[in-house]
Parts: sequence; C-alpha cells; structure tokens
Amino acid sequence: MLALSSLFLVGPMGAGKSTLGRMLADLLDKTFVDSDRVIEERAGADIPWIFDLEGEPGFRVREIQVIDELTRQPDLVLATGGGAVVRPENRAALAGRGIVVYLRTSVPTQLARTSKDRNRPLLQKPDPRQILTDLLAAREPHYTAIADLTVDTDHIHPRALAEQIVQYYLEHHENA
Ligand SMILES: Nc1ncnc2c1ncn2[C@@H]1O[C@H](COP(=O)(O)OP(=O)(O)O)[C@@H](O)[C@H]1O
Ligand SMILES: O=C(O)C1=C[C@@H](OP(=O)(O)O)[C@@H](O)[C@H](O)C1
Ligand SMILES: [Mg+2]
Repeated sequence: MLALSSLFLVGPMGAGKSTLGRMLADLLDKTFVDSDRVIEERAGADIPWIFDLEGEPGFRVREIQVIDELTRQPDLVLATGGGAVVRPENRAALAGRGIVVYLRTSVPTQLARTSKDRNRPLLQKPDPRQILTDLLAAREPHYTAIADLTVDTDHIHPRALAEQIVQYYLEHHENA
C-alpha cells in the first residue's frame, strides 16, 4: 500500500498529461497543477519565449525549481512536461514523493495530438516525427524507471483512461 498522496503524470508531448491531470484531480478531489503553467506564471513569459531567450537549459533550470517545490505538496495531481525526466533531480523528486503514472504513447499518436499547436518549441522544426522518435528513445527508459503504473493512451478516450488510473489509485492507496 502506498502512503503518498500526490499523483505525478509523466510521458511524452501529446500523451495527455495536462488533459488527464485535470480530470483526475476532479475525480480524486485533489488540486491540479501543471508544472509548465507554473513556470510560465513565474517567468511572466510563455514557454516559446523562455526557450527563445534562455534556451532549453534555462527552461530546465526553472523546471527543476518548480518540480522540487510542487512534489513536496500533498494531494496534488501534477502534470509534468515531457522532458522533466531528463534531469536526475526531477526523477528523484518524482519517484520519491508521489505515485508516478507513465502515459505511454506512440510517436504517430504524439504527432497527431501535437501537430496543431505551436507552443511546443522543440517541435517547431522541419521533422517533428524524427524529433519525437529520438526524444522517446532517449526518455522512455526514464519514464519506465520511475513509473508505479504505466498505461497506454493511444486508443482510449481520456475519460476511460482517467477512470482506469483512479481504480489503480483506490486499490493501492491506503488512505483512499
Ligand atoms: N487519450 C486521448 N485521446 C485522444 N486525444 C487526447 C487524449 N489525451 C489527450 N488528447 C488530446 O491531445 C492533445 C494534447 O494533450 P495534452 O494534455 O496537452 O498532452 P501533454 O500535456 O501530455 O503534452 C490535446 O488536444 C488533448 O485533447
Ligand atoms: O518534451 C519536452 O521537452 C517539453 C514538453 C512540454 O510539455 P508537454 O509534455 O506537456 O507538451 C514543455 O514542458 C516543453 O515544451 C518541453
Ligand atoms: Mg502538458
């Protein structure tokens, strides 16, 4: 049985972390937080701007600070950014302080779900399919290593997926 009260969602861009996080927080009566939104609020700039001005390294410094703070709070559903797991500080914070759910998603699905919006700077390049393929190869071992639960998101409606995760939480959490 798990005594930890927060749920942390990890997985690649387009996995549905932000979408599902909101639903899960509603279903479990927890507070939803998206680390990307907190980073933007604190910087007073959106993610494309942060990447433009500070590059990915600058964004990662901000992300480490925000994830360290948020993972210490009880009763959250935290949607992380897809690249949070590249930093060992974040992996340690996520793995040690809550229940980690990996939203496993294929590259074609990621591509379909991210192609319309322009707020993911890493994908605003000529070959997003190749970028997503390379990122998943590099990050998948990290997602898997810290996950308490892995769920496939390709062919399932977010609502059904949220119910599946709630079921797991209720079965494994001692205070649920
Ligand atoms: N299981 C799903 N099936 C279909 N579409 C989904 C699913 N999960 C998320 N989406 C859609 O994919 C897009 C990206 O979702 P988002 O929650 O922003 O992903 P992430 O935060 O993991 O990058 C959104 O338009 C969302 O509505
Ligand atoms: O995969 C990544 O490195 C990133 C994913 C994004 O979040 P989502 O996974 O919510 O799209 C956001 O943190 C930033 O654009 C970088
Ligand atoms: Mg997101």
